[in-house]
Amino acid sequence: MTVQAQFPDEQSTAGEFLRQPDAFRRSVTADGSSGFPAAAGRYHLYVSWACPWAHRTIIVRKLKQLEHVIGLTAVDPIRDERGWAFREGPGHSHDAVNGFQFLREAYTATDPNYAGRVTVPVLWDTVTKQIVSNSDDDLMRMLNGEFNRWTDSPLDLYPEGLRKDIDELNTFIYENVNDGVYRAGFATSQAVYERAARRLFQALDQLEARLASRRYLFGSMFVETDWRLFVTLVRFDAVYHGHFKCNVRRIVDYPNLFGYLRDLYQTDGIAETVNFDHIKRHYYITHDDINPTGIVPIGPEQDLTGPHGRARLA
Ligand SMILES: N[C@@H](CCC(=O)N[C@@H](CS)C(=O)NCC(=O)O)C(=O)O
Repeated sequence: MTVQAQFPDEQSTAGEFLRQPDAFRRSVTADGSSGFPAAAGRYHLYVSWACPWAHRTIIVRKLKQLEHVIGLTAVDPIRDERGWAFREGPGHSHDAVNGFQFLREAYTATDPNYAGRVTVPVLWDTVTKQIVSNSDDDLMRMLNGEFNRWTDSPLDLYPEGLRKDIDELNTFIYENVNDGVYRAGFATSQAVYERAARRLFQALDQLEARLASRRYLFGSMFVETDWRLFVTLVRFDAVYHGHFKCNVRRIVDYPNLFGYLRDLYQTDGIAETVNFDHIKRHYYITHDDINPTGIVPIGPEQDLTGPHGRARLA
């Protein structure tokens, strides 16, 4: 029996999901040496509130107080075979910058031969009229470090002394958790699914232990790694547990991870970046190979605003 994969071009013969590399990886720099100088009002983010990778860039833009410097437009969470689309609706809108109907138009404007999957997030340059980058990893760093002239925020999510350790933990979390839920959810064989799901929960168990004695992953202050983990944790019980069959445990069953999730969620400005309506409708309706009926579950009941008890950890 052949099982149809959600993204057939990114499926190994063994049934593993192998994510495509990012297509555009140019950089905005404070000194302009890259050809894309940092500036206020020049760059625009195209995002989906549903997407964890896009969510990371939304969070850095928020934490670094760059909302007046870098514009943002969100796509419709429901994606059909034409890809991400700009339409009016709750939490999403038409594209006031370029008048694109589909995000694909930004990709073909940048590379007329673009043949890969069209993904969010995208940073668009309104001067040269092309995509600078669609790599959320790179975009997090750019927003953190290159626009400091336009913000009063002293926050540094990638501090010099921790970079090596941050890179290392980012890789562990990406492979086992961020992409781990997708590897479980998009697997098309029992063995591949089981391997991915087991790895995921082993990693969550390790992170649970790490967070027993530290408020954040690296101690008393959060860094980019915390927000990279957050975007998966906040979606976990609502979509990955059911839709992606990551159901050994829920995040609410982990005392430290759940307190940590609440703590991050209650950080100034963050709750308004979490849109459960978009998150749930996107996954359950768009991945029609996994959920052919498109029915969106009504649960879970989840209170992220309750006490987190984490301030006692230095
Ligand atoms: N660029 C991201 C991946 C971004 C990504 O895969 N976004 C998804 C949404 S969560 C997407 O846009 N998918 C479009 C599609 O599958 O057609 C990375 O660094 O891994």
